[in-house]
Amino acid sequence: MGIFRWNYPESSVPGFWGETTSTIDWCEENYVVSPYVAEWTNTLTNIVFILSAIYTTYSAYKNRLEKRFLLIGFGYGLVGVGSCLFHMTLKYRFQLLDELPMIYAMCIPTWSLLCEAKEALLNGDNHKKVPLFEQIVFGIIIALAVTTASILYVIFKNVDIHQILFGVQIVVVAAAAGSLTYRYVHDPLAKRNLKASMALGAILFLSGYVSWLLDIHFCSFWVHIRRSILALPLGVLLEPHGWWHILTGMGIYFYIVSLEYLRVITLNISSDYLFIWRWKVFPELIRVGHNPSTRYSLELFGSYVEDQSVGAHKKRE
Ligand SMILES: CCCCCCCCCCCCCCCC(=O)N[C@@H](CO)[C@H](O)CCCCCCCCCCCCCCC
Repeated sequence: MGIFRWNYPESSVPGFWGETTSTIDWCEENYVVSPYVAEWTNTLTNIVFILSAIYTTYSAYKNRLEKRFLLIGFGYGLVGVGSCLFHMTLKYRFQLLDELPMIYAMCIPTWSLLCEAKEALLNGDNHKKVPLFEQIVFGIIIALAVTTASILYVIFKNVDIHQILFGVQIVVVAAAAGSLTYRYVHDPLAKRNLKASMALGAILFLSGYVSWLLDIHFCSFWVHIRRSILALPLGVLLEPHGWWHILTGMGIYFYIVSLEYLRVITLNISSDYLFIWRWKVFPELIRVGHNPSTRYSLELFGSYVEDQSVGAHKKRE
């Protein structure tokens, strides 16, 4: 064995954090890279959630979007921190810090889209907001449902309760956003961009979910390949749960940008914003007048915009 390739340890390695108390111990072998990190790859790949949470929160603040998008970013970031601590320590308390913020953070887009759907269904294109009282009632109903689910989850320690609820939330948000886009977005370019961003977000998320399932159901196969062929450090790249973090983190980013753009359209303030694709592939909402620091196109894989002063194209439209 050289300094660039070494075998996995023959037997399990005791770690700094002691006994595993989490109800899930993922496929990644524990403490094989560092005595201070139980699952090396599953811990480090949470950087995708943390960085995209920081960036979406910064963008929402810079674009002066509604506070709900700041809350989404904070919730998303908390999930990333919780997941990091969960995989680093495999302690139950940090597993809850990973899983509970997931369903709480998902409440924000769920609530926002329910209010938007009511606004759009009732008021069509005249964009009258749902009365504050009704917004509060929607919020209380969602909060009660999720709080009840959380209590049941902690009492019965059945991780299916959490995973099914999270899955339902993701499907409801994706379906509501898709339906609102189909029925209430009329500008052809805006519709194409929203469809592309949501479709890519769904593909990335579903690919991550397949990776999550592969980690759980084919673990012995991954362990065999890592130990008999890859060894360390290459073996850290074959961690399907780590790829779930990377793919899902990107998919959630694409969806957050889509929800922001959908919101400014339903609020009838989309003329102040521009939906761009940095390097033709990364969607972002920016304010007209802001100068992106990178090359960008106005459509997925579209041609680069030469005149970098944002809004120049708006004036030509
Ligand atoms: C859509 C906009 C959302 C904006 C708000 C973001 C809220 C945070 C969402 C964070 C999701 C990523 C989870 C990160 C932490 C993590 O990976 N935790 C795992 C442990 O490491 C935990 O085990 C994850 C459980 C997740 C269970 C997923 C099963 C449900 C999948 C539903 C499949 C339907 C796909 C529909 C596609 C549109």
